[in-house]
Amino acid sequence: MSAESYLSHARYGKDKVRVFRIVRDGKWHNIVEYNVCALMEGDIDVSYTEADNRVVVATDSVKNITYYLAKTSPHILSPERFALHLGTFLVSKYAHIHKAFVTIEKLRWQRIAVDGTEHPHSFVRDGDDKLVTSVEIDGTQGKDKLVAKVSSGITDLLVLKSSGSAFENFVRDEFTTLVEVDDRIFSTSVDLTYTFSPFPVSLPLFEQSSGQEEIVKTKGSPWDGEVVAKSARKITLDTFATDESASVQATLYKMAQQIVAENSQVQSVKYTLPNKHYVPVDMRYKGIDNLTPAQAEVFIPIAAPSGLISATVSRK
Ligand SMILES: O=c1[nH]c(=O)c2[nH]c(=O)[nH]c2[nH]1
Repeated sequence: MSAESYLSHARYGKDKVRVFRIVRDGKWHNIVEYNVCALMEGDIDVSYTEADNRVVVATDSVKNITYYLAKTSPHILSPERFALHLGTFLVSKYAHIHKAFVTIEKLRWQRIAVDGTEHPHSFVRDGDDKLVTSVEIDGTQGKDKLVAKVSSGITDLLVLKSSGSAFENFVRDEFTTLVEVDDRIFSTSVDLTYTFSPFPVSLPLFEQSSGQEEIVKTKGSPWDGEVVAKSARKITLDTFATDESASVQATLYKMAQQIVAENSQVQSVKYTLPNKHYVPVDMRYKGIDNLTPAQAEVFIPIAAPSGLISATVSRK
C-alpha cells in the first residue's frame, strides 16, 4: 500500500484484432478487412489495485465478441457503423463497463476492373492509406442514455507534387539558412481526422427510438461514413494537386475549410502533415547548376528530420 499514489486512469481491451469478412450477394461479393482495437473503462479499478479479476471481461472475450459481431452484424461493411455496434454491445452487455473505445482501420481493397467492368469477387490493394474511425460509447449517464462520439479520417496517404509549391517571406535572422523558393517539391503523408456531433445510440443499432432514426436520415452523418470519407479523400487530393501552395500551413487550411463546408455533420477537421523534404543536390563540383529552382532536377529525399504542420479547423 502506498499513500503517495492512486490509480487515476484505467482502460483495457484487445488491440490489432484482424478481421476479414465476405458479404455474399449471390455471385457479387462485398469484402472488408479491418484492424480492430476495442477498449473499455468502468468499475475495473480493483483488477489493478486488488488483483481482483472478477471485474475483468477477458480481452480474449473482447476478441470473440468482435468476431461474433463480424459474423452477425448488419453493419459490418461500414467501419463507422460496425464500431458503433461493437462499442454499444460492450457497454450494453456488461453492467460495470461504462465506456467503450473502438478504433477500426479499414484497409484498401478495390474491385479489379476487367476491360472496364468491375469484377464480382476480385480485388486489389490500391494504396497504403487507411480509413480510420474512432468511436466512443459513453454510458456514464445511464445504460438507456448511451452517447456516441465518432471521428474518422485517413492515415498514411502519401502524396507529392513536383511544382505548384513555394515557400517565401518567412522569418529571416541569424538562424536562417533556408533559401526562399518560388517552386519546390511538396510531399506529405496525410493524417486527417474529422469529428461528427455526438448523438444517442442503443441496441439494436439505428432501429429503435431515442433519436437514432434522425442520424440515419441526416445526410453526411456517421451512418453515411463512406460518403464523408470519399468527400474528404477527394478534397484532400484535389486541393493538394491544384493549390498554388504558399506553405504547408496555407494548403492545409484550404483542405480543412472545404471538408467542413461540404459535410454538414462534420464539426471539426484536424490535419497533421509532415513536410517530407527533397533537397536538390549541389553539383557545382562539376560546374552544373542543379540548385536554381528551374534547373533543380536531382534531389535527395530526406527521411529525417521533417517539418510537422498540424491544425484543427472547427465549425463556428
Ligand atoms: O511549408 C512550409 N512551412 C514551414 O513552416 C516551413 N519551414 C521550413 O523550413 N520549410 C517550410 N515549409
